[in-house]
Amino acid sequence: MTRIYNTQPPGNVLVSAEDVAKTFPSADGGSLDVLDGVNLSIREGEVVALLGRSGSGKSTLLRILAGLIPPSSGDVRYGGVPIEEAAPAVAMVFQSFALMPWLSVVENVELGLRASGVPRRERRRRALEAIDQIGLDGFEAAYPRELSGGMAQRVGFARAFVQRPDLLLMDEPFSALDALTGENLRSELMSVWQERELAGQSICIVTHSIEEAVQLADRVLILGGTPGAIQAEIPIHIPRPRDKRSPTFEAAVDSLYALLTGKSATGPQSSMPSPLTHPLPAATSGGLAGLVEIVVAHGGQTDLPDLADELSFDIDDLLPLVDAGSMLGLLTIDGAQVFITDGGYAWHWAGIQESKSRFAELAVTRAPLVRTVVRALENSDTGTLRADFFRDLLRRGFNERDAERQLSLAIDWGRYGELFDFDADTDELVLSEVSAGLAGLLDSDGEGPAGDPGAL
Ligand SMILES: Nc1ncnc2c1ncn2[C@@H]1O[C@H](COP(=O)(O)OP(=O)(O)OP(=O)(O)O)[C@@H](O)[C@H]1O
Repeated sequence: MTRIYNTQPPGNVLVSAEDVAKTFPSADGGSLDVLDGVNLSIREGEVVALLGRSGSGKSTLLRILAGLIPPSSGDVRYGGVPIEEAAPAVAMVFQSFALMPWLSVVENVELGLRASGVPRRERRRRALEAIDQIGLDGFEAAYPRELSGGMAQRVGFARAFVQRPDLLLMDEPFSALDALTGENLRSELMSVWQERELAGQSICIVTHSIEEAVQLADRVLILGGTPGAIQAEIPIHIPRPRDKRSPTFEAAVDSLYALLTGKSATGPQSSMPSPLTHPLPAATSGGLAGLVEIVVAHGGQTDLPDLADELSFDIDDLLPLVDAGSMLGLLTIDGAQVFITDGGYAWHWAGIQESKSRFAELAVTRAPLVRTVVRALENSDTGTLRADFFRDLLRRGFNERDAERQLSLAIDWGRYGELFDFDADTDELVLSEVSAGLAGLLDSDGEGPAGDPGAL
């Protein structure tokens, strides 16, 4: 694990995870290792952000910390007591609000208290207090369908606050809201939390937004790798309220960007890359062309956080595009800076047909799944194969949804490079004429991460 600064926050350890692993059954009947070797602790009164890319296991880890699901192995303790023996005082806030549609606002807020046997009058008093605290007064009798997303999430917060938890666990609570509403609610949450800080309450928030992590957290833990583990721990020593335009805020954002891009799952690295170890980043050929265009327009070099800001993207939008560019050798990354390579310029300036054939060549040599598909089609008598053939292979390393996503990305890349097509009527992948001309590349070792075609 990378520890950028080594400062232990004050306060007693409230919850700790030691060597935690989690494995789920995978779609093909095998197993999917989602977390392995996770070690962390959350202290009284601190705000910890769990930052990572989509699928890195953030929500799974949060659910383990909440005691909602058990780890496959490892030890989770709450106040030093194993979680299965402890009664953790935790409350959760979900991205989807998770309100009961048939209950009014106040009834939704009271729900958790009812389950823990708090008497009726006390329940109502505490619920009204929490509703007031989060700016919902006047809406006590409203039903969820009458509320905007921002108001619905306020109910989510009130329902959590009312339980007076020691630990508030939040799973991307702002990501279903529009940017302005999210921003507003985020700062209100922090002012409410600061008022309650003396009570020693802790927050653990899952996010894929770097800015959100820097805005909220005392410590940011980066979850990454396959299976996921904590790869870095970065304390954020910026006084609150935090100003996004301050140099210290920007420096923290920059260093997190550098860490996340530096830990890209793609790019020229380990030996024996295969479609399972080097998945296609979630970027379409069109999106990638757009990114290259923008970086060229910035003089061939740009700062990723600035670019994300400029485009109103967050990390989940931007990084897969950067990863795809880096996998294909069109871009390189140094810290938080992204640069166009010579190959990137050549692709950008080429005419349509030439840019397609350059893309085809790069995809076959550097993108393991594209290479595997072309190679398999080349080896089929008819140049066609059922898509299920690839789905079955992909399910060995991905769950159902991610396997399908990988296949559609490969189809998008293959179609753009005119390597192969997909016939939805027959559910078959069909080799194009062009890829026959790339047969030589398949026989060589290639230059990029797809050096070894590595069957799935
Ligand atoms: N109950 C489950 N059964 C099988 N697989 C699961 C289960 N829960 C999660 N997974 C898989 O575990 C992996 C990690 O999922 P998780 O939701 O924890 O990631 P995440 O980092 O929170 O992603 P996102 O940001 O997209 O929500 C994914 O591949 C997911 O499909």
